[in-house]
Amino acid sequence: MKIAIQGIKGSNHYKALTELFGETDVEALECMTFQKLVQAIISDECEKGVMAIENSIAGSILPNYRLILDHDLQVTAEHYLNISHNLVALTGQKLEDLKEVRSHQMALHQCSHFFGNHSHIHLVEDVDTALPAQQLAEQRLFGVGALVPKGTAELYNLKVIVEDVQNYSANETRFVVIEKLGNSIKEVNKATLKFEIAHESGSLANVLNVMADHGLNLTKIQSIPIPEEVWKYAFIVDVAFTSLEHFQDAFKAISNLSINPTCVGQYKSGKS
Ligand SMILES: O=C(O)C(=O)C[C@]1(C(=O)O)C=C[C@@H](O)C=C1
Repeated sequence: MKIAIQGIKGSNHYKALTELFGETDVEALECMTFQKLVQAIISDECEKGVMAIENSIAGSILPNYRLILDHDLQVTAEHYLNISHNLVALTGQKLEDLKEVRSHQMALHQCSHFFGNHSHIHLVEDVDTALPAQQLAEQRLFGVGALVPKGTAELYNLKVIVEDVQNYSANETRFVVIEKLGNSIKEVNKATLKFEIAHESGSLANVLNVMADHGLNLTKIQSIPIPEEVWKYAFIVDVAFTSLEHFQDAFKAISNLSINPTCVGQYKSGKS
């Protein structure tokens, strides 16, 4: 089975893919942008894609929410991955030798404290964490570093200069599996909903009260601009539940209180 990811082998997306689906039965379709990842699903090149959606340090990747919503994709699974950013370079290079570090934008955000303390290093955004590592190894780029997950230094024959340079050692990224169709698994205990509400006092509180009344546990609420309507927002909520029936009843009740209610996916929680 071919599954679309953003980035190449050795990236965090690749790790998330193998933790979700194993290493033997799947082949990664390596996409250089999140748009291309989504396009691979839309065009049926792949049935599924694995996409980062939020990080515990850097927050939500709002453009990825936009891509999911704009293409009516469904979230069918989620996976939380421990993220460790390790500063690597060619063997023999020291921290003082580095003039530039190339990495994924989200990875650089997660290491802002370290680079704040080493401000002589010029930060350059790249496709993912692994591609710059591969390139600096192949092109023998002295003075250039990359931030890679554990194990990727060995893959590209690079040396780890500083381990775990993320702002907080506990660092997780939540990945979602996205597809055209929703899944039909029985172990559903979490869902992602999107809705809009009238610009009236209490309208969001009313929706949240319905969730509480039906025993849903709100694990995330995210507002996202409605691009066609200036300064209006849609809300995306993740809810965990123990009874699918309670969730379905709650969704009906929420639908009566909101505008354009959509279930973006029902899946099994990635947290046990
Ligand atoms: O560059 C990678 O390794 C990725 O998989 C991308 C990505 C992201 O999109 O957030 C994934 C996890 C980390 O949070 C940093 C970067």
